[in-house]
Amino acid sequence: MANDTLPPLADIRAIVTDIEGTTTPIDFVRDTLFPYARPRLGSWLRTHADSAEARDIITQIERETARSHTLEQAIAQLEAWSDADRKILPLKVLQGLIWAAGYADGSLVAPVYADVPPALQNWQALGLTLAVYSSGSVPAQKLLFGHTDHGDLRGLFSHWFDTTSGGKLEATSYRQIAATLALPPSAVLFLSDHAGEVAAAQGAGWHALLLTRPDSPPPVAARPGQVALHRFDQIALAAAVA
Ligand SMILES: CSCCC(=O)C(=O)COP(=O)(O)O
Ligand SMILES: [Mg+2]
Repeated sequence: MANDTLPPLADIRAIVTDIEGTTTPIDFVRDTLFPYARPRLGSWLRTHADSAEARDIITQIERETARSHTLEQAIAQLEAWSDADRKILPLKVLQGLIWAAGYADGSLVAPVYADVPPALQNWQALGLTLAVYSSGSVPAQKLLFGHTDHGDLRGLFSHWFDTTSGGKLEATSYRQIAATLALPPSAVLFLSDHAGEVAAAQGAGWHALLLTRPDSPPPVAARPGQVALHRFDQIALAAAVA
């Protein structure tokens, strides 16, 4: 246990974690995952143009932009969203489909901070429900946690949420996730590197902590009423959960 542990949190029955900047360095997402997908967005969509996945992606683009798109217009839109690092569903779905090949052939391996696996294992042993809530699509989340530098960590999580549950800056998303977990909001703890996401979770009645990883650029400032920490082993729970 770290000697800079936070005051214990009581009655927590589920812990929901963000990925980028929280379990996994921002650098990996920005400098490895996104550049891997970016030059393949067009070729994937052209090659799979007749597939249900491609049609769904174009439908989602049209829903987001409220106008119809040719295949090439859809590709240009996805490339623009990628360049702007937009956390937008059709882009996230396509990135996940592209990363699958990179994880399968070993060119992608996801780093997870060393404090994360032991903390998750400890919380799972205590009987807590563990879940992921990320802007990355659920298939992309499972690929990432299935191919980490600590092995396959998917078995630690029982629930996976992406922006089909709503945006991460909206309190309603957290209310919906708590309902899916069949827990009162006050029994759920959210971990994120984004102060706006922490505020949204708090707005839904969740506990929430701000991860300020020392290697995350730029440094994140906690808002009033937010508690910041550097590592998962600083989190203490008041009582074991049955
Ligand atoms: C899980 S796939 C890689 C991460 C990603 O695409 C992303 O947008 C991460 O956003 P987060 O909500 O985890 O900060
Ligand atoms: Mg994040």
